[in-house]
Amino acid sequence: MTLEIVSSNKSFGGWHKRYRHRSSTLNCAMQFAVYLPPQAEQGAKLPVLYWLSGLTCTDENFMHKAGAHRLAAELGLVIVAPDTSPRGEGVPDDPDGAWDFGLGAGFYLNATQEPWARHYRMHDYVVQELPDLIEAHFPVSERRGISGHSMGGHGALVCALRNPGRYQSLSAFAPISNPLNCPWGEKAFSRYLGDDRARWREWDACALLAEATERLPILVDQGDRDDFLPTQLKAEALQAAAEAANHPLTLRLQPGYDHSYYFIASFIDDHLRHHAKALLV
Ligand SMILES: N[C@@H](CCC(=O)N[C@@H](CSC=O)C(=O)NCC(=O)O)C(=O)O
Repeated sequence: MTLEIVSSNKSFGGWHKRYRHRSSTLNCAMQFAVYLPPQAEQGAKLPVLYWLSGLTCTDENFMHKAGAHRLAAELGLVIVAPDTSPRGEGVPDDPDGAWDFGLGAGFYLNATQEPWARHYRMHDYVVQELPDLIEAHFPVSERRGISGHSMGGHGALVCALRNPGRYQSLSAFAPISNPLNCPWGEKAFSRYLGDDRARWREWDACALLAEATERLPILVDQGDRDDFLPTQLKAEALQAAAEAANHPLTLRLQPGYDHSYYFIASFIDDHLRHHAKALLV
């Protein structure tokens, strides 16, 4: 597993680096970003927070806009941000070029339908291949947290709920809470997974909560002026599913905030501290 460095910038005493590598899971070249806090140069094995971005994003959005480096440097947290889909020559895209499906919209699941199944396996990439790579090449421990925004917020919930024991902390910003029952989810799941809605439940956070065997506390922030809230995000479905399953969820409705990275930047410190509390023990 070789890594090719793409760029390197010093930030808050640590380093923001981007790498390219060949993914055997996704059958294409991928890029990811890593923030290495100053403690990474002092011989310590540090915990890792995996950040999953939303529709239309790459590895760059979070690193550029979330303002996470300052506190990650203070806490000694490594942050890894993968791309949001497979990319490159031969990777199929939405036939109409829509932004909510295909490139930039992998939904962090393993597609079963053609022509998507060969490349669109973002779940296995995020949960297994990428951590294997990170743990082989960087001074990190096996303590992992996961978070994300919108499509990526849902991705974080699903990765943790499907893989008990794999993560020690979990949070999300404005997740697409119940893709079984919203237009973005219905479009993506019908194409990636086929028409049998019973199979969709394996990739829906609300459905997975009902069967969860682990009680990892979840922190969720959601802006109440988020235009996507009533139709796509449906935070109330997540709240209801958590209550029904008696799962520990702190859902904070933040007055006046929208869906943008201004919202994420406003509350990222709370999320980093939530993860650090569980990871730095
Ligand atoms: N079509 C618009 C909107 C796309 C958008 O809002 N993307 C969000 C994630 S939405 C759910 O997954 C996002 O994070 N955008 C990137 C950013 O840096 O804000 C568009 O193309 O902009």
